[in-house]
Amino acid sequence: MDWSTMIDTLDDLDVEGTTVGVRVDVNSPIDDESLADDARLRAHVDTLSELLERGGRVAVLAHQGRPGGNDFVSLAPHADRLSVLLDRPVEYVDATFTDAAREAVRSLDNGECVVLENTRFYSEEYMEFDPERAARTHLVEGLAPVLDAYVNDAFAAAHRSQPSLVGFPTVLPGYAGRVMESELDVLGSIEATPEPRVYVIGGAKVPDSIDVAWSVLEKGLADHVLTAGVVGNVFLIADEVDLGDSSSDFIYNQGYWDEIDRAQDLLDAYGDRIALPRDVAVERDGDRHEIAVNALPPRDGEAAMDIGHSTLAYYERILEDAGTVILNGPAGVFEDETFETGTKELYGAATSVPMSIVGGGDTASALRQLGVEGFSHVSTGGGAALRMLTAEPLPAVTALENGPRAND
Ligand SMILES: Nc1ncnc2c1ncn2[C@@H]1O[C@H](COP(=O)(O)OP(=O)(O)OP(=O)(O)O)[C@@H](O)[C@H]1O
Ligand SMILES: O=C(O)[C@H](O)COP(=O)(O)O
Repeated sequence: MDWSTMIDTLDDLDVEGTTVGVRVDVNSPIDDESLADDARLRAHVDTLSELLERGGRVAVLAHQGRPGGNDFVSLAPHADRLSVLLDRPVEYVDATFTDAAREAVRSLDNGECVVLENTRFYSEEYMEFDPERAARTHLVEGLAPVLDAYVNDAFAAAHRSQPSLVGFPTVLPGYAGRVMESELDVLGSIEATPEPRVYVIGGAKVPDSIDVAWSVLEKGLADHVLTAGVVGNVFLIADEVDLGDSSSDFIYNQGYWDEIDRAQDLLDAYGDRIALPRDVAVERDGDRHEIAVNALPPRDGEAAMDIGHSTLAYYERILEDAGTVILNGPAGVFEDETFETGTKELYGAATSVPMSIVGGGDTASALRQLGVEGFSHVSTGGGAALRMLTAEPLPAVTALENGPRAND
């Protein structure tokens, strides 16, 4: 898809004196009501600084957490942090679409910024609507009248069809922010990336990973799918390898037992393009111990916590010939130094592929911790990136495409 002809960007926006609602994704880990990590805020600094330096009046819209969660908190700490990152005062207003919110937005001067309250404090924002209906929600009807334009920079939330993402661009001229633009540039043209194309699916979100594998194999996007992490363990069990009780119980307790059947179906349909671990690492006598798959099961109480070196050599050989590699989810329990090897080495090898794309915010922060750098693109999105990597449309992007444009 050449999205650039269908969506306007900040280059098309006459910013000076314009009041812009900017949807960002600053959904962050929270520790005792404070921000535990500001990576997602830093990602939006370019977009926000540009708008402010060009004389825009900026109202920031964002969600934080989900109702009921410990991270479902106000955006006050986000506003404080943005003020430091943008090096200018950023006012926080504890309202999103009431008179108080409208008044705060109306009184902005050129180059001034306000952060409105967590959009999900308002119940309709946690529902999925089609864009026309989303445009008739209280949030959009209440706030849109004081905005001249809408910028969506929240790529990481673009797979949600929620009012702040699809409602505003239905009634206001919509623009992609700089984060959205760079994500669409890379992930929106996945079909145009060099082949052979290798997908590495690791981590613990087994149903999502199997969905991705189905989709990319069915569409012919993937020449190889390399499995690792809990996903690799599920595929090994589907291939009738006895991983022992500890790993099986873990998969069962996560509610992923049915995924074994899906993995089996996938192996039946596309087995020639799916690579399975050849060895796994367990903890034995306090150390890392690697066991070849044909020597399994492990001893009682031992669980497969990482891929081993024989698997790494096998996967690295496939990566040597790859044109593009797309990775999501760690290869093992990287949080434990004993089991970080698989993730560190596999992701490290992937940086030598001409086009290397990492999907998933948590994976990205794990890699930063492990000191693995040098990818062509590290996406800010988890679920949104996965959806795009299967060449599926994102509702918030479609809403920008279909909504009014300033020159219509
Ligand atoms: N063999 C394994 N056994 C148990 N847990 C594992 C294993 N391999 C990986 N994990 C765990 O998987 C978790 C990460 O998986 P997940 O799918 O959530 O990846 P993620 O990087 O958070 O994805 P995203 O960035 O898309 O949110 C880590 O906490 C890691 O310890
Ligand atoms: O963290 C994310 O993936 C995005 O902010 C979307 O959050 P959600 O999964 O709660 O909609």
